[in-house]
Amino acid sequence: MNHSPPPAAPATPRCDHTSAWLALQQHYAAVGQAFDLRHTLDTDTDRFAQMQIEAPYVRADLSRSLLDGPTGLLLNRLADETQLARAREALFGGAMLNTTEQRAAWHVQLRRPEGYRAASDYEAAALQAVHDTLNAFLAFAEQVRADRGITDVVNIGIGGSDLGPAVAVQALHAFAGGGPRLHFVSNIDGDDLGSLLTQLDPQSTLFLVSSKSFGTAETMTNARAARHWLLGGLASSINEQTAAASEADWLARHFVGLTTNIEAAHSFGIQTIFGFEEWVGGRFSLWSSIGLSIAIAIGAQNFRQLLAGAHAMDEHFRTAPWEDNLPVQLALLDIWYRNFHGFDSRCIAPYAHGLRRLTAYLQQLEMESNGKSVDKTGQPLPFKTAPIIWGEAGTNGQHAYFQHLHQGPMVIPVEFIVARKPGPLLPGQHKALQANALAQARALAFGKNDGPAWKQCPGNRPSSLLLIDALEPTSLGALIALYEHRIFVSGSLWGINSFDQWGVELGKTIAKDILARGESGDFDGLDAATVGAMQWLGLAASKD
Ligand SMILES: O=P(O)(O)OC[C@H]1O[C@H](O)[C@H](O)[C@@H](O)[C@@H]1O
Repeated sequence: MNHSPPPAAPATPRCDHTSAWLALQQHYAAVGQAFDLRHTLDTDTDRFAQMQIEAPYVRADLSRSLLDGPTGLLLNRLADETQLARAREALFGGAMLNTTEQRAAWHVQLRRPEGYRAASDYEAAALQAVHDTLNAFLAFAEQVRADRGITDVVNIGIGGSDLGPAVAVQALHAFAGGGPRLHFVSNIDGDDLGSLLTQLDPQSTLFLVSSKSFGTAETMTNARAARHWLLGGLASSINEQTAAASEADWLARHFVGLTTNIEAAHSFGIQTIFGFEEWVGGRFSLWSSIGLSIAIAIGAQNFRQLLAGAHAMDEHFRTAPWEDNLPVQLALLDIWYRNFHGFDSRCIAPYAHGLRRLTAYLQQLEMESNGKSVDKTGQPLPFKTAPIIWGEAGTNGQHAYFQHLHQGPMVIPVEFIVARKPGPLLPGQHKALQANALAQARALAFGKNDGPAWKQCPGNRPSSLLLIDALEPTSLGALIALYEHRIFVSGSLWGINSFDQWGVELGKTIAKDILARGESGDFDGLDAATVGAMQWLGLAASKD
C-alpha cells in the first residue's frame, strides 16, 4: 500500500465569485428565462447537428435542452474563470481534494492501464499497487467462476459497497457466461439476508463482505448473521470430509473480505482479503476490489473492459476542450438548470431494463457528493447545489409519474438513456422501447395545445438523450465515469468538497444511541417524541 502524502489541492475560485456568473445572471434575466424550446426546435434546423457531443462509448443529444449558443459560451467562460482545468489536473494527479478527511479522490487511477505514463514517483507507486491488487482479485474471480462447488456468491455491503456492483452485475447479466449466481444484501432489515438464506446451501455459498471501513453497522450485522448461518449449517451437515475441518477453515473457504481495514477483516475470521487504498471513496469504489462481485459475475476480461470504458471517458474528460467535453457540458447544463432556472430535481430514465437500479446508484453518487450547503472552507453557500435525483427505468415510469412530468406544475429536466442495439433477450421488442423514449422527449418538448384544458400539455420541457451503442462493459464503464466527472465538475464550480459525507454520520450515531438507551432504559436528555415512538415500537419498555 502506498502511504505517501497526496499533493495539496489548488484553491480555485467559486462560481459566484466570477464575472461570468454575473453575466449569466443578466443573460438569464434578459433572454434565458424566456427561451422557447418548441419554437427553437421548429425553426432551427441545424440545432440537432450542433448539439451532439460525442464521447467514448456515449453520445449526448442536447438539442432538447434549454441551451442556446450565447448561454453555452458564458457557461464555458464560467469553467475558465473557476479554473476548472486546475481542479481537473488535481483530480488526475491524486491531489488531496477531500480536505476534511485529508485524502485524495483518485478513482481514475483504478482505471489506468498498466504502463500508463506516471507524472511522479507517487503516481507510479500508486499505479503499481493498483495493478498488483487488480491482478490478484481478478485471478481469484476466475478461480471462483471455475469452482463448480460454489453456486452462489453473496455480496454483503451497503452504499458504495453495494450499489455500483449491484448495478453492473444486473446490467451485464448477458456477459455472465455460466458463472455462479450473484446476490446483493445491504439492508439491516433481517428480511433482506433472511429471505435470501432460505434459498441457499451453506456448502456452496461464498460471502463477500464488502466494506471500506469494515465497521458499517448494516454490513457487520449481516456479515455476523451470515457467519452464524454458515457455521450452523455446515456443522449440522457434517460428513467425513468436513469432520476434520475447523470453523476457521470453513470461514476461510466461504468468506472473502474487501476492505481497507485488513485487521478488522482478519479478526472477523476472514483469511482471503483484497484491500484498496484510502483514496478510493466509497461511492467511487466499484473499480477497486469492491468490484469483485462484478468480476465473478462477468469474468476478468469483461471486468477489464469495464475499466477500459471508464478510462476512455477519463481521457476524454482530461483532454477534450470545454465545448466538446461531455462531462463538462452536462455539468454546465446542470448548473444552468439548478442555479438560474431554479429546477429542483432531475429525473433519470434509463430505457434499459438492465439499468433499472442505475438511478439508486446515481442518487448516492450525486446527492452524497454534492448535497452540501457550505463550501470547502466552511462558508455557507448563497446558491443551491445538488438537485434531487430520481427516476425509474422506462417504460415503467411512463405509467406512473410521467403524468406529473407532462402536466404537473414543476419543470423537471429528464435524462433518457437509450441503447442503439438490443440485448440478446427478445430483441424484437427493442424498437418499441426506443420509440417510447423518443416519444416522451418529443411530448415534453412540444406538448399539446389543443383540445380541452385537461388534455393540454404545456411543452417546452427539457430533456437530454444519452445514447450508447449497446449495454456492454465498455459502455457501462464509460457511462458511470461520465457521471462521476460531471459531478466533480459541478462540485468544483460550486466550491464544495464532493468527496466527504458528514451528513450521513449524525443519523448513525443517533441510531446507536437509541438502541443503547432502549436497552438501558435511560432516556435522560432524549426528546419526548423519540421516547414515545421508541415505546410504541417496542424499542424500549414503557417508563411506567
Ligand atoms: O464501505 P463502507 O465503509 O461499509 O461504507 C458504506 C457506505 O456507508 C457510509 O455511511 C457512506 O454514506 C457511504 O458513502 C458508504 O459507501
